[in-house]
Amino acid sequence: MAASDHVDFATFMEGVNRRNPHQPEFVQAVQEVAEDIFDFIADKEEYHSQQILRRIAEPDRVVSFRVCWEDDNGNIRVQRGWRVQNNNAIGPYKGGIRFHPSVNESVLKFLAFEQTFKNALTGLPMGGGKGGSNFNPKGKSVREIMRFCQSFMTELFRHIGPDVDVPAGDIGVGGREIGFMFGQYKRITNHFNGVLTGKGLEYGGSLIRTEATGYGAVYFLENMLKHRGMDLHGKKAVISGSGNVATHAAEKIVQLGGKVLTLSDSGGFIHDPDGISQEKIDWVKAHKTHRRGRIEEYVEAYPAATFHAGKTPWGVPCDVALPCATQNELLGADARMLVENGCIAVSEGANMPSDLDAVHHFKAAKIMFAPGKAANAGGVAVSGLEMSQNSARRSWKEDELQAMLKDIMDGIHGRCIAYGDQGDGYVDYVKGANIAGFKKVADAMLAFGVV
Ligand SMILES: NC(=O)C1=CN([C@@H]2O[C@H](COP(=O)(O)OP(=O)(O)OC[C@H]3O[C@@H](n4cnc5c(N)ncnc54)[C@H](OP(=O)(O)O)[C@@H]3O)[C@@H](O)[C@H]2O)C=CC1
Ligand SMILES: O=C(O)CCC(=O)C(=O)O
Repeated sequence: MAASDHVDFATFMEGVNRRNPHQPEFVQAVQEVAEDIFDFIADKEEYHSQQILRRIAEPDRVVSFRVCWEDDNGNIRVQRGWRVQNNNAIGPYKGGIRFHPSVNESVLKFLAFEQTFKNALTGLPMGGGKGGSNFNPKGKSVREIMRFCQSFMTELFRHIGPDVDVPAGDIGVGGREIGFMFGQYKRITNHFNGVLTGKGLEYGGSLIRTEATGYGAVYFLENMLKHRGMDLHGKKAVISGSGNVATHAAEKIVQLGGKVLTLSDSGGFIHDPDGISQEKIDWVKAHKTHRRGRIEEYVEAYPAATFHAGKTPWGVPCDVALPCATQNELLGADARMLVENGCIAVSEGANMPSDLDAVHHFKAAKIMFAPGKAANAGGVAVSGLEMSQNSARRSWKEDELQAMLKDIMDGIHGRCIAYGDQGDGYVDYVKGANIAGFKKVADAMLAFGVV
């Protein structure tokens, strides 16, 4: 193909928009990657002629299915389930399952697309996928959750397998739900294998999988600071969310000498000027996981804190920020406020929590900004290690896994520097992550020819 036949960025995005109507999250995720990839491939003819980016931005398949279940009052309820298998060029599809009323095809396509680059960045052989349902687990009894998970797996089982597609948890799906789904998979197929990760330790789970995403996001933050000759000691951190990722990120910040000021949920955020200590984090974990409570109840347990209904925590002055709740929870105006208040680094524990305006602002301000596909890859990395342990029918020790997680996060940081170092002391981690992730997947696709 002659250089003049290259599709430019605007035409490419026009096509993405046209082919994916009413899918704003997916278009946003593709744009964020394409902004960097177009420069990188400008002089690389093969990537153009083989339409590599266009192919990565078109999922291998999207499976959509009906999920029927019976509530405790005998009513028949109908939900929609999906599995998006985005790309398996470097390994079996891999990515979590989300249960939340906001789930739709756009959200799952963006997550599966992001996962493709993230998994490549880990250095482990995993492709990208994501799944879920618009089922709302809030307020449901344990029996209702169990029946829903069983019904969901009754369809999903035919699309997954330890060498095909290996789902895990995400928002609304933790150890309990993975247990229900694994039990149903085993019952239907009669196979005991590593088809899901995030399993309980008694039946093939890996140590530190629960902690890995939050810990990994803080290791990445620590690496960025270290690269500039700093550390976390005494740094004030603002964190959103109060689920798996947020509480473990908070725990690691505290372990490394930082002070956590906020946590949140969809009802608002709490600000504790005394700092959220390990004891308080343990209270939050028990409150959210076992008591299924709301974050606003924190102020009853710890009265020095304040609750801010319906608000996000980005206006609280801090040194570092970790958005760990959900997509597009940090907008352009929030980014401006963070930078004006002296925030020097942002590490995304959630997937695409910053909107495009916020990302552009962080880049323009040249603060240290780690996109989710790099910063929160620790979770899927330990999932990859869980797959290895399952295949080898053995379990590694905690200190071995901790060392491997740290090593993988160091490796991702190094790959971001390799492609994101701007030569003037500024590292564009978004660019670094996008190019490093893209290159690995793209080169594998080139090897396969047109498939
Ligand atoms: N679990 C993992 O290993 C990984 C997770 N991630 C990402 O991290 C993020 C958090 O996941 P995780 O901690 O596992 O999920 P959890 O279900 O454990 O917690 C989610 C948290 O985010 C809050 N939240 C969810 N939706 C919204 C919303 N629309 N507005 C405001 N707050 C919201 C929840 O509040 P509420 O209780 O009110 O719903 C809760 O505090 C997601 O983006 C996920 O994709 C990324 C990599 C791996
Ligand atoms: O552990 C996994 O496979 C899934 C993790 C995940 O969904 C994510 O990284 O967003």
